[in-house]
Amino acid sequence: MILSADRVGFAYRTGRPALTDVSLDVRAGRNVALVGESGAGKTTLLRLLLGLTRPTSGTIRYDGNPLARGNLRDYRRAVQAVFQDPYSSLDPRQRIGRIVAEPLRGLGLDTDPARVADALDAVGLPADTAGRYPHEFSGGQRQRIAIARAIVGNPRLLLADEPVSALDLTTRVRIVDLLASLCAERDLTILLVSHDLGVVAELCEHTAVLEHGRLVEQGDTASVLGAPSHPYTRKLLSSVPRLP
Ligand SMILES: Nc1ncnc2c1ncn2[C@@H]1O[C@H](COP(=O)(O)OP(=O)(O)OP(=O)(O)O)[C@@H](O)[C@H]1O
Repeated sequence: MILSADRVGFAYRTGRPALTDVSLDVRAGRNVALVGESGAGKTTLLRLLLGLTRPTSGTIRYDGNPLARGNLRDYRRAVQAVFQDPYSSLDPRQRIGRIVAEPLRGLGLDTDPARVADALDAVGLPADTAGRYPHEFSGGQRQRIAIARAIVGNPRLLLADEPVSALDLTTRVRIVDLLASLCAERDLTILLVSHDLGVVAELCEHTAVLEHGRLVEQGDTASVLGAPSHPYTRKLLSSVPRLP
């Protein structure tokens, strides 16, 4: 088990609780999808799993141990994130080489340019990318840069919040293929938040369904999407636009 949420609850200062009694395990080699309507609490759960926010109740565990000052360093190295918008997630004033090396600097690791070059190569970008600036790249290329930054320290787990939803269809397919090959080649596991059930089916073995901050269903993706047992999951599936 890499990361787990055990009966986690979270409430913002106002409104009803954003998460109630959420238990979810992420095991090595078994990608997990988190699906649910807008406002269901997906981003909130991701922020808790990233350690950006602390749960109001329950426990987040890394390698079986509750997150605590003593083990945060291993955890920070092992768990990286990619977000939806590749335009706002890269600092426009910094060269790509510096952007990609950022997690290494943050962790006090060696920022050897060879490691940056290796990460850029792994996401299919040429080595000269390092000397250029974000505005010189398309949305899909920027998302590759964001992924290079996430994998440069060889993490075990990638938390990806709608990583392809800002991209056009062809680019989307390419980035999904890239994520799938990184999982296969680098012992990487993904926890994916996505509205796109096609992407979920492509990348994730396990699917968890959130409704109003509660997990209403989880299990093998094929079972959850193929024969959903909860009415909310059926509703989610029926709202997917079908191709003619
Ligand atoms: N900073 C905040 N302060 C107060 N309430 C918040 C805050 N952020 C989110 N919420 C509320 O918490 C609930 C869960 O929001 P969250 O963003 O986690 O949902 P989501 O499933 O990620 O939605 P989306 O798919 O639209 O991103 C919503 O009711 C939202 O209004």
